[in-house]
Amino acid sequence: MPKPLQYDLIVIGAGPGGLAAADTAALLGKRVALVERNPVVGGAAVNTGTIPSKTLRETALAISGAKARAVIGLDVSVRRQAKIEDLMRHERVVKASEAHQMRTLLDRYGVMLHQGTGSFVDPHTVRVTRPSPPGGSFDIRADKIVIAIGSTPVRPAVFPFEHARVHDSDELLYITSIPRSLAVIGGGVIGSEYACMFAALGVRVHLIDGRDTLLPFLDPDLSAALTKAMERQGIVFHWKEQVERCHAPRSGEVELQLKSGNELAVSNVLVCAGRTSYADRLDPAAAGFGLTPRGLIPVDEHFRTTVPHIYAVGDVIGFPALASTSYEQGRVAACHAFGSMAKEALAQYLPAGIYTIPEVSSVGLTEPQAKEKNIPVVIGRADYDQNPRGKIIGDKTGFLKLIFDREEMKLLGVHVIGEQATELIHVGLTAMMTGGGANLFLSTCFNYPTLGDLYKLATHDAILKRSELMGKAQANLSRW
Ligand SMILES: Cc1cc2nc3c(=O)[nH]c(=O)nc-3n(C[C@H](O)[C@H](O)[C@H](O)COP(=O)(O)OP(=O)(O)OC[C@H]3O[C@@H](n4cnc5c(N)ncnc54)[C@H](O)[C@@H]3O)c2cc1C
Ligand SMILES: NC(=O)c1ccc[n+]([C@@H]2O[C@H](COP(=O)([O-])OP(=O)(O)OC[C@H]3O[C@@H](n4cnc5c(N)ncnc54)[C@H](O)[C@@H]3O)[C@@H](O)[C@H]2O)c1
Repeated sequence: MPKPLQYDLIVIGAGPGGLAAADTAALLGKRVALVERNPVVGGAAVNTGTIPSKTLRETALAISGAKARAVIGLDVSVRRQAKIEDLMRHERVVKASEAHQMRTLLDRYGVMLHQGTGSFVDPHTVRVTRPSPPGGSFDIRADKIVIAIGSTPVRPAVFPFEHARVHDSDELLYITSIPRSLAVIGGGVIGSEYACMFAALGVRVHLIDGRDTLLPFLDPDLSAALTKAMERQGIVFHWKEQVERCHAPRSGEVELQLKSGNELAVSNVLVCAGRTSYADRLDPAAAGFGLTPRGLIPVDEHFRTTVPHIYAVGDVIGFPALASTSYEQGRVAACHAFGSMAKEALAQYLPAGIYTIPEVSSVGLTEPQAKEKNIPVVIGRADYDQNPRGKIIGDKTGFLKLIFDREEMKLLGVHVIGEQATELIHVGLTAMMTGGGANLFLSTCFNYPTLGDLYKLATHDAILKRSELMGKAQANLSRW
């Protein structure tokens, strides 16, 4: 084998975590190699997960005519005539454009992309096995290494994934017709998002989950409102259920036998039962670090593994396993590896954005979490239909819920359900990042009419509730 090429940094995996680490190190003037087994960069975020699912959601909303129905009360949906190509066209365009843009940036930053599967030879050497043809392998070496190999869908043994109408979330992107009916297994984030998207297309959707609550990490008001909204869309929930048998004949309906004894017959099955990482395939023992029992890579607050020059970021280290946080982790790891203070830590508050219909977003403490911590709080709530912009867009169910600490009126949590929730959250997130609260919202002039103005309305609500809770005089005297 020829002498290995030497770099300052090798990154394995070109998803959000790996791209951010590579770009950041290159901006710091380092020689960077990025190893990616796929012919395109972007990882699950661009090619199979985040961007495809969000693009499909937007297309489904357009096809369903949901916005027009809310505003003019007329059904202008084209869903009955919609074909699979109509659903997929925009998704193909958006993801190709994103992958191209990321690839162009790598070239601009001078990152050397090696296509192939990376694995450790020793703590400083990575073997790149090229896809065949032409096949073969070569070694590269670096002072520092970042692992960002991501995750893939869990495939419970009960489901025959070789069947053309039994899918995981990767295969879903290659369906050849819009399902007549769909059983979604797993009501986590992926399952809930896809259940909403297909329901919007007019597909009869069953959502089956082993738990008894939708997205139990959300503030209960949001989880309950989302459950109701999904039921209104026609989604049928099957809680505390599991699929015991899945019979998928070549033609005809797929039959599911549930733990309760209930049976379901549907045209398609989508399994969204979590994700897993294959870090063992990197040969971690050759690098000198171990894995958790779940196959994840343990890291410290700088995203360093137990081998100090090797870092790991993104899904391969587990929670929160988001594109948003993976990007940030990649930046922090690269800065730490090369002693840059540009980004020393992950932000204190990490938002969650869930692209169900309606959208949900959340940051900071939920009401039960504040109670658990014995923090006296006051809640401010403003409904979209109390706000002129909310009325204009016809969102009758959305709301913003703010959680303030009762004494100082500092903002502790923000929870939104409704159109643009994942954008609206950023006002509250920024307030929390700067330690702001009620005063900030009272003194800010928001555009009119906007959903942003809901922050002021919810703050007024909190102030009124606080007066009721504390007694008017005391509330006016205390400072916030
Ligand atoms: C359907 C779906 C929807 C999602 N929606 C959202 C969302 O709305 N918002 C959000 O923030 N997150 C979302 N996520 C999560 C997000 O996609 C992931 O958290 C994110 O992509 C993880 O980034 P990563 O860099 O860790 O890994 P990945 O994006 O998985 O990238 C890993 C890369 O490493 C490559 N690779 C693996 N092994 C090797 C190897 N040995 N050698 C070389 N290359 C290798 C892979 O080919 C891949 O390109 C969603 C995920 C899914 C599946
Ligand atoms: N908008 C977003 O931020 C977003 C969107 C999609 C995915 N993601 C990320 O992708 C990852 C994976 O998402 P996911 O939804 O696949 O996993 P998840 O772990 O969030 O949810 C899996 C769900 O499936 C259920 N389940 C598991 N096995 C089951 C079975 N055999 N029968 C019935 N129910 C079963 C679980 O109870 C759980 O509710 C998450 O880490 C998430 O953060 C994020």
